[in-house]
Amino acid sequence: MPYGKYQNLPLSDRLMMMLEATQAGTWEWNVQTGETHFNERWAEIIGYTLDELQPINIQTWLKFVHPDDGSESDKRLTEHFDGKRSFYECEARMRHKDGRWVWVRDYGKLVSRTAEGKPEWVVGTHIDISGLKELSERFEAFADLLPGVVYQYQQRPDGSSSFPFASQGLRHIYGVAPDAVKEDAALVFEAIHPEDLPRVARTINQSAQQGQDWVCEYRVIHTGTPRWVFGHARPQSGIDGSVLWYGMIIDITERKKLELELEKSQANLKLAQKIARTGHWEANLETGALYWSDMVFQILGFERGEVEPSVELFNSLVYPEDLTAVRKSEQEAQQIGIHDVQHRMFTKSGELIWVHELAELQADGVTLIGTVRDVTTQKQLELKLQQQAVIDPLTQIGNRRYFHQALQREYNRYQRYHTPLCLIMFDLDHFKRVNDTYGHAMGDKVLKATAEVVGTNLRQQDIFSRIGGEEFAILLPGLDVSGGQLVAEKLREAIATNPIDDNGTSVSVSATLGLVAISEDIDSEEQLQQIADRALYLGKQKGRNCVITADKTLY
Ligand SMILES: Nc1nc2c(ncn2[C@@H]2O[C@H](COP(=O)(O)OP(=O)(O)OP(=O)(O)O)[C@@H](O)[C@H]2O)c(=O)[nH]1
Repeated sequence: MPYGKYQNLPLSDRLMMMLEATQAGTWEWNVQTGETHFNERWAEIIGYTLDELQPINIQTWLKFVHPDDGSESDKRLTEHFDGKRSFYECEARMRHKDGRWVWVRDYGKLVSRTAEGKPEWVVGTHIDISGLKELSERFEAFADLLPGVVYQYQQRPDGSSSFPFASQGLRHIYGVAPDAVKEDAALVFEAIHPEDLPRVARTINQSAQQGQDWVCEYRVIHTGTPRWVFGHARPQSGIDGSVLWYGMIIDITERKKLELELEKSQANLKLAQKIARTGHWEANLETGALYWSDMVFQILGFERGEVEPSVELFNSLVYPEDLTAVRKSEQEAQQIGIHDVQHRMFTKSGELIWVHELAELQADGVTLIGTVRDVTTQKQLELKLQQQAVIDPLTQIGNRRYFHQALQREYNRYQRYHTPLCLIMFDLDHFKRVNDTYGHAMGDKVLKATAEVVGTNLRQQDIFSRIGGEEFAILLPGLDVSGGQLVAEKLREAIATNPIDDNGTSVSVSATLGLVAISEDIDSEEQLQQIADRALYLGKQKGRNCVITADKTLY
């Protein structure tokens, strides 16, 4: 039809054409008389011609509509007649000629009333929405299979909100039926953990204001035990000021549990490291790059950021005497894969601490990854125990073990460098008598006093030990026989001329000393000690309180 001709048609014809174009069925109904008119399309939607449906009256509609939808339609019409709705709207199933149900969207409006004000003519349209319905049913079926809920959430300008659509998963997530929140979302918000509710509300508002996705993790409590859920929704602003989100919520309780467990074990690990004062570090032996964990900084007394970890910084903090041991361990690591060394380090404040480094060489052959532990307390204890193991508790000088270690060391030194060395063995004379006469306690005091007197007469490098009851040994490094004799005589005299006073009792003691100077004729440290012992024995035989210098007859 030429455009010009259409334009000349009367409006009623043009409206009819438009209606036809919308594929809408039309209906007109006189509520009072029951008189009803349908157009051809109305009949066609359910597979008939108008002729086939004759005689047409309101019963024709009631015959084809699904009983459930018929009563809903009645209800809505009445609400419209009562002025509660500005127009009538309903979705209804109608029985098709071939037996299936066809969905129609039914719109209508009251257009006249009787003189008494009763509803008279109502007119409206039917639109076939079976295709749409099928699509949305299919979507809902899929949505119900999803492990969570997919939904539309709407916030209206007056602050009220609802879930126009929610899949069946809503029951699982919130314990709420989708229909129960179609008009009012309250039940969903009541199921959210009270501690998390303010955060959920805040993030929803932010999403609405900024137009950005809402992403939130929170707890839901409808099952008694809280469950963690993750929500993600995209907002769309409506022209009326409302916001509509399309989103989904899934249950993440299991993942959250694992996350919390991981967090807890990481915190425990940190705590354990803190208690054990164990830091973690990584070093690249090739580039010198170094990483320190917070605890390493803490052990060394620095704040993170105060210094930049580097091999140079590390070297400057290692106690100089221990640098060789550290280097050696690093070299060993490159051969055997393990770096294991205990050494001293200076802290920021200059305090000297002991650390234990333990690390493993990585497959690249240059990266060491390991731990460093502050072992100062253990080390101090260890040193104390070691000291206790070589110190005589009564006199606080070295014991027999200490003497033997020193003897071996000094003998080795002589062998290497031929430095002079003298050994004095001495024994208090008639000490049994002191015990017998004044008691064992007094005997102890005499032993202590003797050690003191001798100690004050020795040089710093001399090594003095108590090797038996009242038997002592002195190593005199650097002294030849004449030097040794001078010391021995001085000691003999000091002991003999220093009586021990105790509560008015004065006890005089003397000692017999055997002296030997090392020479090439002596083959071992044991032999050196034997010769000194023999000289001492000889002194005892000769009447005590004397110094005997061993000659070759005693070798
Ligand atoms: N008070 C005390 N006495 C000790 C200690 N160790 C050993 N004695 C005593 O030292 C005495 C050593 O006696 P003897 O080996 O007979 O020698 P002595 O009496 O010193 O005689 P000579 O060595 O021959 O001059 C014994 O009475 C031991 O009980 C000790 O730690 N304290």
